[in-house]
This record gives sequence, C-alpha cells and structure tokens, in this order.
Amino acid sequence: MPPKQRKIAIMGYRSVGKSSLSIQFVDGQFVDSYDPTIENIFTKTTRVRSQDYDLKLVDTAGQDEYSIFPSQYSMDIHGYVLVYSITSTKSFEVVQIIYDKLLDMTGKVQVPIVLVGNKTDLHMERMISSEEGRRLALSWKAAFLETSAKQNEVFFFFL
Ligand SMILES: Nc1nc2c(ncn2[C@@H]2O[C@H](COP(=O)(O)OP(=O)(O)OP(=O)(O)O)[C@@H](O)[C@H]2O)c(=O)[nH]1
Repeated sequence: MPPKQRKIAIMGYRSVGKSSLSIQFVDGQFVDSYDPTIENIFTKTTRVRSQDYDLKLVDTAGQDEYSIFPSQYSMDIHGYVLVYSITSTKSFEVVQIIYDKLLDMTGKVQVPIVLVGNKTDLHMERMISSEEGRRLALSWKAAFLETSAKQNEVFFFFL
C-alpha cells in the first residue's frame, strides 16, 4: 500500500518541550539548549499496523493566553498534539485556552487530539497530577499521556 500523508501540529505554551519531543521522535536525541521556535517542520516515515505514513510534524511557536490562534493551523491538519509541562500550572491553563480557540477556529465540536504532559523526569517539581491531566483529556474525548523528552519516553500513536 502507498504511504498515507499525515500532518500533525504540536502546540502549547512556551518552553514546555514541543521541539524537544519532535527532535526526540525524529532523531532519537535530547537537546538541552533552549532555542525558541518560530515554526519548524519535521518529517518522518513510520509504519503503524502494516501501513506506512509520511508524517509532517509542525512544531509551532509557543503560545500564551493572549495569542491569536494562527489560522494556518486550523486547516489541512489531521491531528493536534497539545503539550503542557507537568511542572507548570500556567502551561496547563494555556493548553485549555488553545483547545477552546482550536474548536472555535475549526468550527468543529471534536478534533483528534493527544494531550501530553511532558517533563515527567522533573517529578520533584510536579505541579499537575496525572489525574488532572487524565481528567482534562477525558473531558475533550482526547488521548492522554505523560512523557519525558529527556528520558526518551516518547509517544506518537494516533494515526
Ligand atoms: N528536564 C526536562 N527538560 C526538558 C524536557 N523537554 C524539554 N526540556 C527542556 O525545556 C526547554 C524548552 O524545550 P523546547 O523543546 O525548546 O520547548 P518548546 O516548547 O519547543 O519552546 P518554544 O519554542 O518556546 O515554544 C529546553 O531547555 C529543553 O531542554 C523534558 O522532558 N525534561
């Protein structure tokens, strides 16, 4: 079967690890330095249940509660990865604001979403419990997982 094309946008507050997760997924390495992203597109071919997929991961610029949802991410995207850091209450609030704007922009009642709580290696600094994350994802009917881009507990499945 020919590969299917899938485009996935990775969104969230600044510095939650969107680029680190993307780089870990595509290159299998962790970069410790912090370089704010404007927009990066990563590509990878992967096989899920005997089907090849050409993935385009759109690593977006960090958003905050005042950001206008970029209209280019409301079309032509198959699914969204919304990322917060388990060490940041603010990033958990922002992911909920992004979700509301996303539904508003796309005009849909439901979109394919994976909610990701990143930085689980920083467990001493945890502010958001797994239960809170799970509950939020459930209310969205989204998938949920916690990860550490640093320890390579990386995800990606909703194809
Ligand atoms: N300890 C730890 N640090 C992480 C993890 N993921 C990312 N970081 C660090 O957090 C900082 C921000 O990571 P980025 O991947 O650049 O975050 P981003 O969300 O892409 O940031 P913006 O481009 O500003 O939106 C960097 O210093 C990373 O090394 C993680 O799982 N654990």
